[in-house]
Order: sequence, then structure tokens, then C-alpha cells
Amino acid sequence: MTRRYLNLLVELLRLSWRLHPAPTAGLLALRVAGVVTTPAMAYALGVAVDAIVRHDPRAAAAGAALAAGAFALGRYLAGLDHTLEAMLADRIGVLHIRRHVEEHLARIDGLDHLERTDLLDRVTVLRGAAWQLNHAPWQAVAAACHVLRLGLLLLLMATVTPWLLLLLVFAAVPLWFDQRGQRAVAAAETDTAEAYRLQRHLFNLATEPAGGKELRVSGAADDIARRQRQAWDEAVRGRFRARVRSAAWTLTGWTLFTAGFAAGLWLLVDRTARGEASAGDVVLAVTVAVSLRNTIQDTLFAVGEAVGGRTLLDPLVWLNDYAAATRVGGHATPPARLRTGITLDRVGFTYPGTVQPALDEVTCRLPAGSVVAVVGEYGSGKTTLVKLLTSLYRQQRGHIRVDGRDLADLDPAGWRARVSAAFQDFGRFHIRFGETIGVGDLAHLSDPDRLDHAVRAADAGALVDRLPDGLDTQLGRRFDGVELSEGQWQRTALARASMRTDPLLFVLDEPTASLDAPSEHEIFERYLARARDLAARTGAITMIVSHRFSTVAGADHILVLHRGRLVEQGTHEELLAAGGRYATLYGIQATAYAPMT
Ligand SMILES: Nc1ncnc2c1ncn2[C@@H]1O[C@H](COP(=O)(O)OP(=O)(O)OP(=O)(O)O)[C@@H](O)[C@H]1O
Repeated sequence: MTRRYLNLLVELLRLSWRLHPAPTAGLLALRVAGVVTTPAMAYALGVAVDAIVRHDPRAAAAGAALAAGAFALGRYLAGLDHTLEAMLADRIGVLHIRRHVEEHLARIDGLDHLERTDLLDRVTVLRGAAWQLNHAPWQAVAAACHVLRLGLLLLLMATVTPWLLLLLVFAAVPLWFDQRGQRAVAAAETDTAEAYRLQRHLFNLATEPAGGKELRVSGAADDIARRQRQAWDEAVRGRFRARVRSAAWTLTGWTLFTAGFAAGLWLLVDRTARGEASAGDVVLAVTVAVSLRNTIQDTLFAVGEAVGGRTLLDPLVWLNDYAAATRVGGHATPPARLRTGITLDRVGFTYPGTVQPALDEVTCRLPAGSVVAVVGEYGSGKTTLVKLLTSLYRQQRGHIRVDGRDLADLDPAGWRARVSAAFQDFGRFHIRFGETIGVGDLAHLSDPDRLDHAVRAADAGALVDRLPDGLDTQLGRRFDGVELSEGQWQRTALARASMRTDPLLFVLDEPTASLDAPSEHEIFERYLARARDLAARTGAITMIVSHRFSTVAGADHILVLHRGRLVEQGTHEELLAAGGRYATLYGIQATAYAPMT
């Protein structure tokens, strides 16, 4: 891992050199020049003071000029250094690395990385820290330069007297004290993180429209405000105590350094009085001693930052490996039209990170041109079945075959190009209304005929008429656009799924959950007609996932799932006659809705 990280740092520097040679060379030159400015200043000051003592004004002026020049150059270089590093971090980190991450993410097949929080966390870290990743190699360069500067400073001190090297200890120990204090603050932040998160959560709950509405109606707003205050007090108190402790550590450290520094000064003055050192030596040693602490601190900081970047290596390597692994897939083209249909043969699937199979031993045949309904209670595996059929996940057990050919042999992108789907957790794209539908078939994003067809299929014509700029209306309040209701967003998802005109599989996963009953009925009538039309043209299978049994009664084939198993299948009449699970659940729903109809 360490070797891989070092290689990555070198690779990032090379990338920087390749893409932006001038600023990269400039920054390297600045870092190297920074090695000599402080030692040169200390040396020149010593020379100047000795020249003054000798009454040699020319040498004194030259020494003073050199010291002033080195000092000014050091300041100037530091400013330029920050600017150049920030610029490179922006260009390489944000523009290049983040783009690399986003491209990888967009290309990754399947949903694993979007649905598993442990994977999502890695991606989030990486996206947010692209800047830091580019910061790491430059900090490694800085660390090497600081070590060289430290070596030069120590060498200069040793020329006065090797005893002064003891100052290194007095400069380093306070830093260790500082770190102790910082660790205490970090530990307090971790300890109070829960209280901090809680107060944020309560604050959001009370101020966001959705939660705020309920709290005001239930009268719990005051209680929430009190709890938020409590949690906030707890978090702040813990952190304040840790900061006080940290300040005490820092103070002790500085006291130690001051004592060491005073002893060093006394030693120098004593040696000068005895004629073993010159006044210039005193000035040189004091200048070096003062900058010693900063140099050690800079070195430790740079090493810490360079090593800290290593935590980003795991997500980056994971993302690269993951993206490469998901590119494995078949290359075969899907058939132009379905002849026999899709078969599932003992299909089993367990979500990564879980033990209970979401689907187990599912075997069935979905005939070409049929309307297939999938029913079952919450969590019975309906959406998982859809995800497998749309190639968003691959089953671990069994086979799915399209016209006899294993789905795994088909090119996943090619297969998905022949699938249309409206999911229950549909996307709310805050772009223009026409585009939010058009992305259902990118090749025809702005094709007016396609858009018109899709809008009509989803019965969204009245909605478009009410929008201020029709299809050109910007959606989403955040972008100064129109906000749609839940049902209206669902209609956009339905229209989006209707953009493709030649799908082999058309999936409606709880497509009308947010719509009122008359709209639902109307929509289903339309989609059944569309299903027949698609069946005639491409032999497409239309799959409808629903909780409402009344909607699925008209399907050609009904699959009943229960806890991931296919417990019954057949037509509505066959399943009612069988008197099993479907018949019972249908009976319960029929009774529940009876008084309303
Ligand atoms: N991304 C996921 N990671 C882990 N487990 C999951 C994930 N998605 C679903 N599950 C689990 O898999 C099982 C089947 O879920 P699925 O969403 O397929 O059910 P469903 O029948 O569509 O439910 P609903 O009617 O509520 O949409 C459930 O136990 C669920 O908790």
C-alpha cells in the first residue's frame, strides 16, 4: 500500500508536469529556493555583525543587504508558493481528479456503488477531497525541502558550538505537547460528534418545511427546540474543556522552549565574553534558534499532510478497481425483436453486505409480447427482480435468458438501450421540463415528435399546458424554476420511460403510487394499449409492479412474490381459483376498497 501510494504521488507530480509544466517547474524551483533563504539570512546577519565589530562598513553593508534580500525573498517565495499550489490543486485536483472520479462513477455499471452506504462514503470522500489528493505530493516535496533546510540550520549552529544542537530537543518537545493538545481536541470532537449531529438533525427537523409542518401541528416544536439546545450545550461544553486543556499543553511547551532558549543564550554570551565566540555567532545562533521551531513544525505538518493523503488512496484504488471490474460483461447485441421471451431459471440474489436473499430460486417464463404483473407485500423482492432484469445488478445464482441467450452474454449498455423503465423512486431532474423527459432516450432528447408522444403516453398534456413556458419551463425552485407536486414528478418519470419506441422490456415499477385513483386508472388503460402496440412491433414484455391488485387483474401473467420466493403464478382467474396467497390478498383489498367504490 505504501509503495502504491508513493507511486501515486510520483504519478500525480508527473501528471502536473505534463498538463501544466510552467507552474509545476515554478513551484518546484520555489520549494528548492526556500531551502536556503533562512540559513542564508542567519549566516549573512552573523557576517554583518562581525563586520560592524571589526569596523568594516563595506562588509557590514554587504552582509546586511544579503540578509535583507534573503528575508524578503523568503517572504515573497512563501506567498507565491501558496498561490501556485492552490492553482495547481484547482487545475489538477478539482478539474482533473474530480472529473476522473465523476467519469468513473458515471460509467460504473450497476447500482452497488450508489445503494451501499459504505461504498458511497468512499466515493463521497474522494469527490470532496480531490483537492487534498493533489496537495499530498506537493506536501511530500515540501517535507523533503524542510528536512534539507533543517539540516542546513543545524549545521550552522554546530559551527558556533555543538552544544547548541540541544536546542533541537527544546524546539521539538513543545511540538509534541502541541500535538497532545490537538489530539485531546480531536478526541473531544469525536466524543461529542453524536450530540453535535443530534442538534443539527433537530435543527433541520424544526426548520425544514416537511418536518416543521408536522412539529407545529403536533405542538412538539418547543420540546424539539429544548432538546436541540441541550445537545448543543453538551457538544460545546465538551469541546470547550478540551480546548482549555490543549491551551495548557501549548503553554507548558512554550515555557520549556523559552527555558531552553534562555540557557542557549546564556551559553553563547558566556562563550563570547570568554572570547570563544564572536558577536556575529550570537546573532547567527539566535536567528537559527528562532526559526528552528517553525522549521520543525513545517516539516511535521508537511509529513502529516503527505501521509494524510494516503487515506484517500483506498477509495481511489477501490474506485479504479471497481470501475474496471464492472466493465466486464458480454458483447452480444440484443435481438431486434423478442421471439420467445425471457426466462428465469432458479434465480437467486443477495444484496452485498446482507445475508438474507432478496430473491431465491425464482423460476418463471415471461412470454414475448405479454403483460406481466408482479405483486407481493413490502420487501418481497419485486424491485429487486426489476433491477436484475434491467441489468442494474447481476444475480449470484441461476440464469436469466433473453430468447434463450444468457443476459450475461449481452452487452449491458446495449441491453439497457432496449429497456424502458419508470421506477418507484423516480429521479427529479431539475432541468427543463422537455429535457427531463427527453433524457429517457438521449439520442432524441429534443425530438418534438418523440416528446409529444411521451407526454401523451403519460397523460401529461394538461400539465405541460399549465407550465409557464411549456416544455421549456425550468424545473426546481433552487434554479428559479417551477416546483412540481409528487404526482406531477411521477408523470415526468412515466413520460421519460415512454421516450423509447422500440424497447424489448418496458417496466413500470409502482408507476402510479403518487397519482389519484382516476388518474391511475386512466394511465393503466393507456399503458395497456401501449403494451399491446409494443408487443406487436418488437414482441416487448411489459412488466407492471404494483401493490394494488385491481390494477394487475388484466395482466396476462401474474407473479406473486413472498419473502423473495415466487410462491404463485398464473392468470388472475387461475390464481383466484387456486385460493392461495393471491386470492387471500385480493380478497382483503377488495373488501377494503369496497365502501369507496
Ligand atoms: N440496496 C439494498 N441493499 C440491501 N438490501 C436491500 C436493498 N434494496 C432492497 N433490499 C432488501 O431486499 C429485500 C427486497 O427488497 P425490494 O425492494 O426488492 O422489495 P419490494 O417488494 O420491491 O418492496 P416495496 O414494495 O417496498 O418496494 C428487502 O428485504 C429489502 O430490505
